Amino acid sequence: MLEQKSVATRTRGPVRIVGAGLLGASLGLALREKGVEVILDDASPSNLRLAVDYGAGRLPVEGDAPALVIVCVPPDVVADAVERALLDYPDAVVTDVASVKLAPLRALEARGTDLTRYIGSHPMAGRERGGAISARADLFFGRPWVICRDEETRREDLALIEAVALDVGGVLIEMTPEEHDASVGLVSHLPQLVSSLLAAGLSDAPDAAIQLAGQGLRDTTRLASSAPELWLQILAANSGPVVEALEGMIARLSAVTDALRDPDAPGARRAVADAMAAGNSGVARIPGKHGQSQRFATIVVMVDDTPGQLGRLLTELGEINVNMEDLRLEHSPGAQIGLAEIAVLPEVKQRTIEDLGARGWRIASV
Ligand SMILES: NC(=O)c1ccc[n+]([C@@H]2O[C@H](COP(=O)([O-])OP(=O)(O)OC[C@H]3O[C@@H](n4cnc5c(N)ncnc54)[C@H](O)[C@@H]3O)[C@@H](O)[C@H]2O)c1
Ligand SMILES: O=C(O)C(=O)C[C@]1(C(=O)O)C=C[C@@H](O)C=C1
Repeated sequence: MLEQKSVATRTRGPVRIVGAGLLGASLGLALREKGVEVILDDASPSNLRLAVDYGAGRLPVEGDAPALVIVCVPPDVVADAVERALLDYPDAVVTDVASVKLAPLRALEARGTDLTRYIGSHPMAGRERGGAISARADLFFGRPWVICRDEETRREDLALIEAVALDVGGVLIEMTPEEHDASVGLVSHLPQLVSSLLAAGLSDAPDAAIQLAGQGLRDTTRLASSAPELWLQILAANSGPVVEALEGMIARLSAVTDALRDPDAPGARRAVADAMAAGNSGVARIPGKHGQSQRFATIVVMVDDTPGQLGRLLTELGEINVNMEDLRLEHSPGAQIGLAEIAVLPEVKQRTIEDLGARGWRIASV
């Protein structure tokens, strides 16, 4: 296992998590690892039992007195769950992790709820699959965690939420709900839509085209597997910023489409090159290595498509005393070679490449 520097747990429990799906169960797992007492709740008894079975926390009991309630339910029902938690636990601080921040806040304000103990937040960490079955304790590691405090927020209440975010490996960022929603419209909600719409064009594409799919298509369509039900709620609750982001996208698409209608027209090639170059500058601004975990280094090893080769690679990693943190396999139908993308701690990367090379393994890329 990865050796972790022992940092004292900051979170003061018990922590009650409402909504034991992907986010709730991931938080539960991460906090349990830190020794925090976690109480889970969910509208679905079956989802709740599943998250308990995975070790994300325990069932609620009469007399529970959480210090913090974290609401991890779909956006449409966030205001209800926050209001319930504020009423049920008058001594607890309440936060939520919804992907939109202004709509739940406005809904709560419209009800006249006293929001002194409520502080909205949003970890920028997730997956395209929901439910406790997809939960991961390391989901939040190295990811931004936005906190929307206001002038009424008490320092000690804020500290409770910051402690959780830091204990699970998050990076704290303060924003107003408006700044948050405008930002995620551009960096999260637009990418989701673009990925979905790109993949939608594959539904009735010829099989001959689909079987040629390479890594480029896989990289750009991962998000297209996301749950429509959840995203419908997110997009509708942030429609203003999303429409603005879509309009920018439509303008860029139109400029390239027009240029490619007649690529030899004066200025046409330049229009396409400018659009691609703008993409280069945009992607260079994304913090961390694009699409990769900031925690691990990756090495891509070529594996012959014969029985036992992958097993041999894993055994030999053990023999050279390298702990593999993650593994992704890529295999094209008909090809004689598979690619094993292994994640290792950055400090052992160079030694791993050298030792594997000495044992005859071919490294495809690093
Ligand atoms: N999926 C992501 O990548 C991601 C990332 C960051 C934040 N979020 C936000 O986290 C929240 C949860 O998303 P998720 O991906 O974990 O969804 P999920 O579908 O995996 O889990 C949601 C859980 O909430 C439960 N639930 C629904 N209504 C409830 C209610 N009224 N009371 C109690 N439980 C209820 C469901 O039974 C389910 O178990 C959403 O607000 C979402 O915007 C999601
Ligand atoms: O990586 C993914 O699969 C996500 O969906 C994560 C992602 C994102 O856009 O980064 C999606 C929505 C959440 O509100 C936060 C995080």
